[in-house]
Order: sequence, then structure tokens, then C-alpha cells
Amino acid sequence: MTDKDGFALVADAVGKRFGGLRRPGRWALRDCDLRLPTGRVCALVGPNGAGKSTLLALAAGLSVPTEGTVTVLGTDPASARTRVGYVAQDKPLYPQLTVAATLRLGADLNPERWDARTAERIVADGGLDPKARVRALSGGQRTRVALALALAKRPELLLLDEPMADLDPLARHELMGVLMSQAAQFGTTIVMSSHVVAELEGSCDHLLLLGGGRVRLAGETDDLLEAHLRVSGPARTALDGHTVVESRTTGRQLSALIRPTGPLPADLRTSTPALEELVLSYLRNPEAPGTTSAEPEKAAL
Ligand SMILES: Nc1ncnc2c1ncn2[C@@H]1O[C@H](COP(=O)(O)OP(=O)(O)OP(=O)(O)O)[C@@H](O)[C@H]1O
Repeated sequence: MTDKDGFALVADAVGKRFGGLRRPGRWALRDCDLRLPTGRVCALVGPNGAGKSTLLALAAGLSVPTEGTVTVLGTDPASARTRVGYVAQDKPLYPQLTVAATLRLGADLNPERWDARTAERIVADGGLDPKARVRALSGGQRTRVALALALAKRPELLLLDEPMADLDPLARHELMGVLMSQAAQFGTTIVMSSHVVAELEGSCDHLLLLGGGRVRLAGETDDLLEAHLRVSGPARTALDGHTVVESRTTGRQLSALIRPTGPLPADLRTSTPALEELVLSYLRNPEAPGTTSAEPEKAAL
């Protein structure tokens, strides 16, 4: 038993810097520590350039960290590759192949684990002609083929980089349902980056928010929501001692999103924020201190 058992994805002090030794670029990821328990559906959010794709590529074993270690399914990412499904942001496929030939290639590359029925059903549900060439498909149709390949592999960890970005609303709804049923049926861990937070609400039970290459929020969604409060009350109310993520005063009214660290002034009204509101507050306030474990502050209440 190691401290990494029970986790699908672990990052220990991971940093990634692009560029060569002579001209090193900026850090795309820095001091990244995270522990994602097995079986979770994790939303990976953050502004453009935050490091989401970089983290997913490291977990997929397509790139190596400059410092620190990434552990996937208890081993190094390259060794875990057959047990991991990865759909990159640009959904790379062979343009000259037909849809049917693409699925056959998936089956040939994954002889042990291939679930042909799942692949064929996902493609058929999108009304795709198996004889159509990939180059003739729309962006959303290509995404469907890429998701069919990744899901048919029956991965233990599924890494999806903005999988829903170019799907129409019905396709999003349907494929999100397919992902959720895969997670429920096989205990698949899913990490899914997205800019549409509302779409992740209700599906994701874990949240990872990156900002400027660092982890700002990480934990079970319910714990993170419980650790925060939306408060409103008289403008002069002092919030000293509490962690203020965002605060606004309009006339004589104060409204704020905080992580309380003890009892609050009696004249404040409080409510639990929605996930989208929580994420937007952190995105609007890049300097607000994050938390990677909701427990210590809750314990202080
Ligand atoms: N191959 C590369 N070479 C040089 N810099 C890179 C490379 N890939 C990413 N970066 C840089 O690393 C940082 C993180 O990029 P990354 O693509 O991981 O962000 P992201 O959170 O996925 O962004 P987005 O939401 O726009 O997709 C950015 O500053 C980016 O310019």
C-alpha cells in the first residue's frame, strides 16, 4: 500500500516549462500538487493559458514534466497508456480514413479492451455514415469519432480536453450522458476540461481550478461549495479574519463570496454559492487565495 493507492491521478510538485535549455519559455505549470481519487468525474477549469492542456498531456504520457512527478493509475504515465483514454483539444484523427476504418484501427490498437458496440453506437447516434472520410466530417462530427475511440477503449482514466466545445447542444447532452453512464457502469475516472462551467454542474463531483500554471482550487465539489458562502449585508460589515474571494459594495449593500474561518457577524445573510458562481468569482479575482483542501477552514467553524 502506497500513499498513491486509490488515486487515478497524482501530481507531486509538477512543473512544465516549454522551450529548450538555452531559451527556456515561461512555466506552463508550476508547483502543481494534486490527488484525484479513483472513480471521480473531475472538472478541469481555468482561464486561457492556465495550463489545463499541459496537465492533460502530462497525464496522457505525451509530454514529460520539467520537474516533479506525475503518477497515473499507480504507475508512470507512459506505462499506464493502454489504460488511459485521451481526447486532445484538436481531436487528431487520420483525415484520409473512413469512419469505419478509424474504428477498425482503434480495435487493432486495443485488442484486449476494445468495446466495438459502444464505438459503433456513438457513431451511429450521430447519424455518421461509416463510409464517410474523416476529412469530410464537421468539427463536431470529428469530436464524436474521437470520443467513440476513447470510450471504446474502456479506459480506467479518461482525459478529455474541451470535449464538448464544438458539439451542438443535443449532441452535448447525449454524449455527456454517455460519459456519465460509462463512469457509473465501469467506475471510470474522468478529467474533463471546459470553459462552460454550467455544463459541468451536476455531472462533476470533483473540481480542479488552475490559474497562471498553479492549482488554485482542488477538491470534492460538495466540500468546496460547503467551504464557501455568499454573504450580503450592510456595507460597513467587517469581514476581517475570513478569506474574501470577491467583494462588492453597491450603495449601502455589501455582497461577497468568502471562505469563512469562524463565526460571522449576525447581520449578514448567507447562502451557499452555485458551482458556476464559485468558479467565476475565482476567475474574476486571480489574486484571491485558493484552497486545495476545504477541510482545515471548515474545521475551524
Ligand atoms: N508547445 C508549447 N510550446 C510553448 N509554449 C506552450 C506550448 N503549449 C502550451 N504552451 C504555453 O503553456 C501555457 C499553458 O498552455 P495550455 O495550453 O496548457 O493552457 P490551457 O489552460 O489549456 O489554455 P486554453 O484554455 O486556451 O486551451 C500557455 O502560456 C501556453 O502559451
